[in-house]
Amino acid sequence: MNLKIEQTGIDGAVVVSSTRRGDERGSFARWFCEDELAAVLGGSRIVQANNSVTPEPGTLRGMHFQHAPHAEKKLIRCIAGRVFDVVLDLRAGSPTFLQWRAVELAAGDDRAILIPEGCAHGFQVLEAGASLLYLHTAAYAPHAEGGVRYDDPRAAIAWPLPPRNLSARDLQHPLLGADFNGITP
Ligand SMILES: Cc1cn([C@H]2C[C@H](O)[C@@H](COP(=O)(O)OP(=O)(O)O[C@H]3O[C@H](C)C(=O)[C@H](O)[C@H]3O)O2)c(=O)[nH]c1=O
Repeated sequence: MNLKIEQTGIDGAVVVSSTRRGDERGSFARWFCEDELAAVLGGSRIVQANNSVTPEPGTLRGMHFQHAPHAEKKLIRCIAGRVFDVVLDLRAGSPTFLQWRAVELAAGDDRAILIPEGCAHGFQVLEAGASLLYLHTAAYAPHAEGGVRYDDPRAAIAWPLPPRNLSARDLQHPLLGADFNGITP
């Protein structure tokens, strides 16, 4: 196996670590394998790949998700810089509903986080010049996009740096009402 899967404590959210093999020319690592990840992909297939570049430390993107029937898994990897990457469980009835987990992803660490459907994703830049590679199992559907505000008290995400440079859209996500009991992906 080239890919190792570690649980995060949120069902379906896992860290995928690659084995990097070196030789006199340099090194090689596998970053994705449909067969090796079949247990966590559950038949979902990658249909889009995206990249975001975020130069300044403290900058925060998120928390984003897509509503059904456009719910998606995302496999996210940091290919430059270092980020604090967060998965937030929004699934109705989930034992970890409204819980979040964070992993640090950095260029060269050969790790990625898999965000399952029904969970929101966001990150904060820890080192200048962050670049992320996203593999998506559903096409971009702007009309189906949902968001949770980075400072929503019901999520209470502990961002390591003072958040800055948020997009107008990310600043305007509605707070989760007391009656919010989750989404069905
Ligand atoms: C996702 C997407 C976006 N766009 C356009 C829409 C905006 O004009 C611009 C940036 O989009 P947005 O502000 O939604 O992107 P981010 O806030 O960086 O969101 C990204 O980072 C957060 C943390 C995520 O989890 C999202 O999946 C990921 O897309 O690209 C497209 O044209 N195609 C696309 O597939």
